[in-house]
Amino acid sequence: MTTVAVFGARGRMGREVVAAVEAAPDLELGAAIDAGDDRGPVADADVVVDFTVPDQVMDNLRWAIGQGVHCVVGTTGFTPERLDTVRGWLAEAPGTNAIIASNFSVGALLMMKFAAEASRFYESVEVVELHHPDKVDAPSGTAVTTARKIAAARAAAGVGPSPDATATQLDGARGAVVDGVHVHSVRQRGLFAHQEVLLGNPGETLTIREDSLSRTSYMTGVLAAVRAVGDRPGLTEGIEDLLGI
Ligand SMILES: NC(=O)C1=CN([C@@H]2O[C@H](COP(=O)(O)OP(=O)(O)OC[C@H]3O[C@@H](n4cnc5c(N)ncnc54)[C@H](OP(=O)(O)O)[C@@H]3O)[C@@H](O)[C@H]2O)C=CC1
Ligand SMILES: O=C(O)C1=N[C@H](C(=O)O)C[C@H](O)C1
Repeated sequence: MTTVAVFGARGRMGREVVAAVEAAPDLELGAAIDAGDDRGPVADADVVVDFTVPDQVMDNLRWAIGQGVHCVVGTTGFTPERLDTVRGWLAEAPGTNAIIASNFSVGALLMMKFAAEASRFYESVEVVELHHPDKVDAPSGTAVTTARKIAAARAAAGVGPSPDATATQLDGARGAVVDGVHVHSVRQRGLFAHQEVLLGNPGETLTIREDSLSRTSYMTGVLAAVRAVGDRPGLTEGIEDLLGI
């Protein structure tokens, strides 16, 4: 039996994770911690899952790794610098591991893979992410990861930047730019989590779209990471390998 703790347990994702852990026959819930709670009980868990906020997750991770608790992290905001910091903490705690993924849904992982692959064949590519208006970060972690994967695929294939003659603009009109890829964020009541990757060549376009319709879409991936994290030394970025994607 693996004992699992949850940081962010009263949040939208945390509640879903608590329910998924309680329903899994091989997992038991050790602690359900939210803002302001004593995180001490987490030290007795085998794995802690963090779905909190970008400005709190690093402190939770530093503490949990120091306690020798494996970490599965879905919270967004991980820059390359933050990932390096986590690698450093893990190096000082041999035998303690972490998996960090900006998205745990099968559809989103496939969308990112297909988008990166397709982007080698198109002059133009831009990312549009659409989320519920209660989301505190923009662009989404998934959109940032997608843009980075697209940029890496295009660089490896020798594809140049997307053409863009914009000479004057209102601030923000062309979105954020992540590794040279434009990323646009929509926040709208009624939506949950959606993303389109728009690709274009002379005379043709391709749109790759993924829709997460409920937070249950992430639970297969989260539980797979919980079960695997103890056997994956150091830091694992993304869960594609775990799901065979
Ligand atoms: N990787 C993935 O597949 C997915 C990632 N996410 C990401 O997960 C994160 C959480 O999203 P969501 O659940 O919607 O957000 P919520 O705001 O609903 O939940 C976050 C929870 O964390 C609590 N919290 C804040 N600080 C701490 C702390 N130091 N320790 C413990 N708990 C804390 C908050 O409490 P309070 O409100 O009182 O501050 C809140 O209850 C976001 O970064 C989101 O982008 C979301 C979906 C899927
Ligand atoms: O905040 C959310 O809801 C989501 N956050 C993640 C992100 O920023 O990519 C994953 C998904 O898009 C839902």
